[in-house]
Amino acid sequence: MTYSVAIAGASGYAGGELLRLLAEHPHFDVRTVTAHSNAGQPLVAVQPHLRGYTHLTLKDTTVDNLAGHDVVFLALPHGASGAIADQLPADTLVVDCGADHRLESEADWDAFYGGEFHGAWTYGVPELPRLTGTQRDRLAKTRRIAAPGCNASTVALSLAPGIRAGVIEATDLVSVLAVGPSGAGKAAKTHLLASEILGSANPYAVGGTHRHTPEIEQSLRWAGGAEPTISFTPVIVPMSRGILATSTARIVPGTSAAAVREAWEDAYAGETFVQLLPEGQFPRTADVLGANTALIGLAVDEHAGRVVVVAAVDNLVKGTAGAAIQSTNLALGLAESTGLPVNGVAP
Ligand SMILES: NC(=O)C1=CN([C@@H]2O[C@H](COP(=O)(O)OP(=O)(O)OC[C@H]3O[C@@H](n4cnc5c(N)ncnc54)[C@H](OP(=O)(O)O)[C@@H]3O)[C@@H](O)[C@H]2O)C=CC1
Ligand SMILES: CC(=O)N[C@@H](CCC(=O)OP(=O)(O)O)C(=O)O
Repeated sequence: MTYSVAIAGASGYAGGELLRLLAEHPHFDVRTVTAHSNAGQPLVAVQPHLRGYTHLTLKDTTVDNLAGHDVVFLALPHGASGAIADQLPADTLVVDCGADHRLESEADWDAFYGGEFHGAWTYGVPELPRLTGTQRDRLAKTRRIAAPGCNASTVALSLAPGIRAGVIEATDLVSVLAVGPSGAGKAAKTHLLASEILGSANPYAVGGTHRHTPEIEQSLRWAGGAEPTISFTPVIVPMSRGILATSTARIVPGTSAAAVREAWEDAYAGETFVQLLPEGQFPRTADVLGANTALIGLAVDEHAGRVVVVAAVDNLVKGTAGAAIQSTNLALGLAESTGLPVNGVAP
């Protein structure tokens, strides 16, 4: 079976990564690619690394151009996909890589994004531990998928197992991330000029203002945290891709170190794309570049009474395009790992 695919925002980083991964997928045929300022250009003029797509030209991002495909991926700036998605047929599988359909709470949307609220779709992180049912089962029944924010899914995967198992306190969570600038997209931003970020580590959205805060807390509520509260600080570092998230949480008093580790082991046993490393080992971003893999290392800091979880993810693969395709596979009843790389690119 071959599914026809349209990608909106194909000239951007997320759209480009969708195209790179879909080229290796046996069941998808990318027929339409759209853009905004680059509409009218040959795709390879804008994405010169994607030589397999010399036959495609970027069209305008309109409902007419996107309708008529089995699957539509929207890789557009926040606020641009909601209105388009509203007009696509109900039986089309639509996957939004932006934030427009991630949050269940309109108050959170208003506080962190603003503009029209379009309501939440099924969140595209299959491995996310939930108190009731599984995220995987929810994805298998949907025609509307909200791919995650890359920082948000990395942190949620880091902490949800401990909350699900009741071994950490959900009200005292801290996460600091080293992130690559490709997370911010291709559009020029002065604070992301090479002259600003090369040779420097730059914190941003400090003090609870980052828009992924409610997205993380939403995922942790699904895992059973009654009032999850996270202090979350990203730091841009000079690597084009990658996220290294260090998250810590207070261990519920009386819980053994073995029971803490067991929570993560149980959550991710048998998972292909989320792997807990053996005790004493911690991931590097270099280990997951190009892979749809989240690697997690865990230590119990007995002195501080906290668990320390270190997670590495490629923001454009497991953080966006890979998660989107993995979720799409589930929604179409395909094997979940079809077309997705578990191995990274090194050095
Ligand atoms: N980069 C990442 O690591 C991640 C990105 N995402 C999300 O994916 C989405 C795309 O991000 P990313 O690829 O990084 O961004 P880019 O800036 O790299 O790409 C944006 C794309 O949207 C198009 N576009 C810009 N403005 C408009 C508009 N007004 N209407 C329609 N299309 C428009 C651009 O077209 P043109 O080039 O022709 O102007 C381009 O194709 C965002 O919502 C982002 O938050 C999610 C997780 C991680
Ligand atoms: C470096 C940088 O700016 N990174 C982005 C991550 C983008 C992402 O994960 O996703 P969404 O924009 O789709 O939410 C940020 O922190 O906002």
